[in-house]
Amino acid sequence: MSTDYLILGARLLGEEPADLVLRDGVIASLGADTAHPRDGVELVTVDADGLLALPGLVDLHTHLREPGREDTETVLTGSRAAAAGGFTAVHAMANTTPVADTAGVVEQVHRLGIDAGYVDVRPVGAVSVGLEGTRLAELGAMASSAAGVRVFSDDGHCVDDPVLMRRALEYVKSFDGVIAQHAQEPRLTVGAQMHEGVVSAELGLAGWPAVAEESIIARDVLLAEHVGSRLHVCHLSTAGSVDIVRWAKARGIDVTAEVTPHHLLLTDEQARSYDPRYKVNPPLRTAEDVEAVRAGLADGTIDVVATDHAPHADEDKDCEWPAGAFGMTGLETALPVIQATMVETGRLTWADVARVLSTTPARIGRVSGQGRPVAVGEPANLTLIDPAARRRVEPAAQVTRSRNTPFAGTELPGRVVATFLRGRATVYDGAPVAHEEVNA
Ligand SMILES: NC(=O)N[C@@H](CC(=O)O)C(=O)O
Repeated sequence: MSTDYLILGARLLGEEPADLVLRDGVIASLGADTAHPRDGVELVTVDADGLLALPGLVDLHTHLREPGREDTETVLTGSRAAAAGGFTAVHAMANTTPVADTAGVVEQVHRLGIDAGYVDVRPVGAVSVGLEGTRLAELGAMASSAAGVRVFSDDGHCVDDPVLMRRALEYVKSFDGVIAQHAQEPRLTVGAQMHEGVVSAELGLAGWPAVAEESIIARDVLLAEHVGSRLHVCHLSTAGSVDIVRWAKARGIDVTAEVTPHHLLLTDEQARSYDPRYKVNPPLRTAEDVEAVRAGLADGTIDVVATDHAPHADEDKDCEWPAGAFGMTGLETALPVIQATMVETGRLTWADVARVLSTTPARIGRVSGQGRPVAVGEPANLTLIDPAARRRVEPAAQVTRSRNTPFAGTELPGRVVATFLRGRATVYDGAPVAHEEVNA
């Protein structure tokens, strides 16, 4: 039996509270209650008093680990964690085993996403075969496959060869694709463990200098200008990177950039704990960098927030810092961290949050039916959040299969109460809906 939802009194962006009816996958009405039961259709009423309705969030940068590391996350567990965080679409990064560098692998991930049913899973295709940075992967075949790939990235590795980067930028133009670069000059970061600065010197850990990121971004915006293509900068993390992207945009270069929630909140001071939960690529930077990325997100230089959700096994985090894996989970804490760092500081409105976490990432990834306003006739992809709630992050209570959140024990604002994908609840009463119901 199918279900219609009548959502009573939700706050909409910049408008008075209203009632919403979700029916046949779309927002059927908005305003006063106009729902009437239909034969053979269950009508569920949701009391949304005090809740805010946001368009379903879209993540440009998620590691789902399937195929290859299903012990840390699968397409099913990761997309369920995404729904719990308010997402209705995620881009699954290509650094799986095997690498997503063929039409076969991206089609497999796409199919697993449909079978999971919690969010639209958009596979990212690798730029180079095996992420090795030497030969272009079959970008055209991935673009024209059933997965319809539009975002290509060697994330985890930098496309450091300028000739390969140029070719990739040129090639994806024919199908409106984008190259999402992990900006890390490899020779400047050999053995790097954390941000290069005062703290790394004091701790005796090899440093990852800001210039290793900035020099690649500077080169790439010039390459993108030269070939007239679209470039996206993954997880930008330094003040200098913000300046370069600002300069490139002023020059008219077609570049977009993302920042992660952790780079908006945490600094390299966290490494003093020697706890590898704070070990991430790019590394946590200085307080000045945090201020610069917040300012860059507020003034539109940085276009989107992306989670870089990077689940890892306990044994790769419960160890000495140098042996620890790079990466942190983020799907379930992204919205709370943005509320804390950007909304409660007065730097972004909720309408801005909808832009940086839904509308713009959907546009960059060319994800149809996502990132649309909460309006009549639009696909019913939305999330209801309680901004007044406050919760302490408990790794064991999270939906993701991995425990490597850097926010364990931290109190953060906001709570996702319900998420809807094309009018079907994927999260209800604050908990994911059972898999059998979601993909029934
Ligand atoms: N962001 C991370 O620290 N880790 C990523 C890949 C990467 O970008 O190194 C991962 O896949 O674990």
